[in-house]
Amino acid sequence: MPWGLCGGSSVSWSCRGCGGSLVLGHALFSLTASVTFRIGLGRSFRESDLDNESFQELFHEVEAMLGSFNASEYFPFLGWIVDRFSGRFQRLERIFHELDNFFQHVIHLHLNPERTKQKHEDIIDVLLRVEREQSEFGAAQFTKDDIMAVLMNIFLDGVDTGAITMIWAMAELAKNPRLMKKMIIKETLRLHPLVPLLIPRETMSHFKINGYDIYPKMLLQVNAWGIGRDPKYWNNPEEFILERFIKSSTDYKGQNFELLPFGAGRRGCPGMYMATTTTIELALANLLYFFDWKLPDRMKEEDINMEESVGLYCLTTNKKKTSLNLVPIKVF
Ligand code: HEM
Repeated sequence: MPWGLCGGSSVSWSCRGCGGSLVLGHALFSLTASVTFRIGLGRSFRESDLDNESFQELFHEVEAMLGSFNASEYFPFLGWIVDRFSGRFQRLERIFHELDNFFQHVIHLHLNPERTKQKHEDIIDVLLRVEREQSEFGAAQFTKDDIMAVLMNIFLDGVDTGAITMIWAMAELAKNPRLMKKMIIKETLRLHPLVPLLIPRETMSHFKINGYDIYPKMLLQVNAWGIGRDPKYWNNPEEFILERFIKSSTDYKGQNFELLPFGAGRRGCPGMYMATTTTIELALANLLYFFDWKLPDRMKEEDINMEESVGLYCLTTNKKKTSLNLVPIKVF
């Protein structure tokens, strides 16, 4: 079985004509994993000789941990007691030990002298070269630990972000079939931002918002999900209306604060262009160009469950709670 998103996030589809069925969520996940591996490792996941099942399991465990309540972050003085007794610390240590092993293995593969004969460098080759050249000049500020941290970001953030957004886009399209031929990414990200609460920020100075005093060193969380549905900024905010963007310059690049699916500022998402151009646009364009998508017999548009499976904490990914069954009709 190929890659799978946990349970409900998948889109399953059965093919009219061939009679077989496939889980599209799995296929999309497999695609984004392969794009990320190709960018990171220079080859697709299947070619990477890594154990698919255990990587997938580890990946979802990390995701669940990042989305779960972290008492130390919210109650810095006493929270660690809760985290220690709940077993969170121990689980984190084990998971990050396994991740370290994984990244060390990947780096080890790149240190093979045979690789230097290859003309094409991938990201790890470049990072290793930066590390080597720094050492040669005696600066030695960039270490293998830094390389592992960069890889952690690429793999953890690069794999299922695109797949989840595509699943939401397909679900919205199945509900609004007249929109099948139009561009839908902005409106999908407005209604279903993957990270509903952005990365927490610490305030540097005192200021006031809506009559509230905000003091220095306070933890602030920006609710991108709430802003995207705020009737002060959006007409009929709960409705999927992609025409709202046709004559508007509003974009998701961090300049328009009413649309922040990728955050903004220094901590804004560095993977935004990779996600939108190399993954989501490419895959959605192919899915919509080669197939018309219909609902299975007897199912109506209003029967599609648009519930989100999301927690309250930052870094929780906003997945579709239940799977979506679609029937592709081949156009060509
Ligand atoms: C649809 C796809 C994606 C969405 C919606 C998304 C969204 C976000 C958001 C909202 C943040 C927090 C920004 C903030 O608080 O201002 C973030 C951070 C981040 N994203 Fe993405 N992301 C996506 C894909 C990716 C990809 C493909 C990568 C890398 C390959 C990536 C790497 C990161 C990293 C490393 C951070 C942390 C940045 C920091 O802490 O400074 N993301 N992303």
